[in-house]
Amino acid sequence: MDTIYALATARGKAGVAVIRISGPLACEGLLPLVGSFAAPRVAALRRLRHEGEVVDQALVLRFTAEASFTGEEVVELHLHGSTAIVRAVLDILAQLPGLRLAEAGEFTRRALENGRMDLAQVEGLADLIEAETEAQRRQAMRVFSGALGDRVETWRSRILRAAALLEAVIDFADEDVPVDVRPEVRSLIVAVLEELRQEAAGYKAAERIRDGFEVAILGAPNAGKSTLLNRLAGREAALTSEYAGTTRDVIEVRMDLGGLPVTLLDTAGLREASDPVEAMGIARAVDRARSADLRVFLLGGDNDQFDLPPQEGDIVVSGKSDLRPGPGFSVSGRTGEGVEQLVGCITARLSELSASAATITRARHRASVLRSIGALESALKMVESRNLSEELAAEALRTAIAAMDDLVGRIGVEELLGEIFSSFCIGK
Ligand SMILES: Nc1nc2c(ncn2[C@@H]2O[C@H](COP(=O)(O)OP(=O)(O)OP(=O)(O)O)[C@@H](O)[C@H]2O)c(=O)[nH]1
Ligand SMILES: [K+]
Ligand SMILES: [Mg+2]
Repeated sequence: MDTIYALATARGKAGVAVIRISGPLACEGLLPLVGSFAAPRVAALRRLRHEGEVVDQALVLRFTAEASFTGEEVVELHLHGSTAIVRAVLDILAQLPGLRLAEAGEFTRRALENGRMDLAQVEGLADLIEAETEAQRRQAMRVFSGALGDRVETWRSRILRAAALLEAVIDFADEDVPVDVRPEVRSLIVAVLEELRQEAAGYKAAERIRDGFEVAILGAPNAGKSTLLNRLAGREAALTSEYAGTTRDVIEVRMDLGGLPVTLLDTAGLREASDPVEAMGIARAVDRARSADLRVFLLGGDNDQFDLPPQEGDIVVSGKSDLRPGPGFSVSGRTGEGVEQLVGCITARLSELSASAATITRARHRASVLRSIGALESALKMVESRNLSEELAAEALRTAIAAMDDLVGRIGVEELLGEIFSSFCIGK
């Protein structure tokens, strides 16, 4: 096993830069540079020397294989964060025998291979590094902490118990089995099925927290949609003018609304357009509005009659409140009046949608859950049928267990690893 090293912190000038070294030669290989190590997990100030010269004065930490991120011997060099020092130390490490630069995600890969975390946790860690908003951080932290692995473990053990009950019947086929196992097998399957169905149902919300919610601003031409978008975004993202039909393409602005990741969509004003290009823009607006998670209808444009009715949960608000107080809730993109309230409405609505979020966060997780549900449903049918074949029912349960195992990467994960780790940066 190679000993690998990489810069763990971001590139560029910083107060401190951390280089991490992991593998069998992490300590021994670094002795010429470091001089000596303190006890494990005790930070020690050391002059890093190379060819008689002091390269930097660094804080040096070592971890034993039993208590490190990778499950291997690990050394961390906390350097002064200058580009020149980092480059010099990386160059020296490259010359040390048995050391090489890590590939993207290689530290985490070793952590996985050494059983320091399961596959779902690795995915949680990837999301944690990518997290931009509070909701994303919380969700990723939950998966990274092993919440999904824990749930899988309880589902797995209940299915396993059901399978074991059926197998006991098979093993004692010639004898009189004193109790009917069906009621217990049935209730175990039903309970797991219910939780898995909840997970499948909450996947969409969890996915939205990961990738962002789409909120479309809609209304007649000149309602002030683009002006409102610019106000929400805090910059001139869209062109505005007094000419009806200014916006044509859908304009997307990604932002953090109350901790939730949101992509705001500004759209073409809805009307019967004679201009073919404007009509194309309107068709796009309608398409995107339909698939958005939430629609904000801005009233008070040239003609508020358009055939895209608000759905339940959508927000309807009057615009240009500085000119005329609208009926009910109103905002002004120009002065900012009511905008804070509108943001409050949007985040309240999205929070409602987020509340049902599942523990699973990826299409891969969902596929495993659906496979497991399918297998459990057929097992349940067999258990409820008059002439139960214990063998076939137990077989279906084993399929359900295999799907659970896939979820946390117990088996058959090789092909997945490349894909997941490629999203990591070098040094993770
Ligand atoms: N007084 C006032 N004028 C506004 C407000 N919002 C927009 N306007 C003006 O109304 C006109 C249309 O604004 P836009 O933001 O371009 O409206 P839009 O709904 O995006 O229009 P289209 O893209 O053509 O559908 C511009 O002249 C804006 O300056 C507002 O809150 N108050
Ligand atoms: K306009
Ligand atoms: Mg516009």
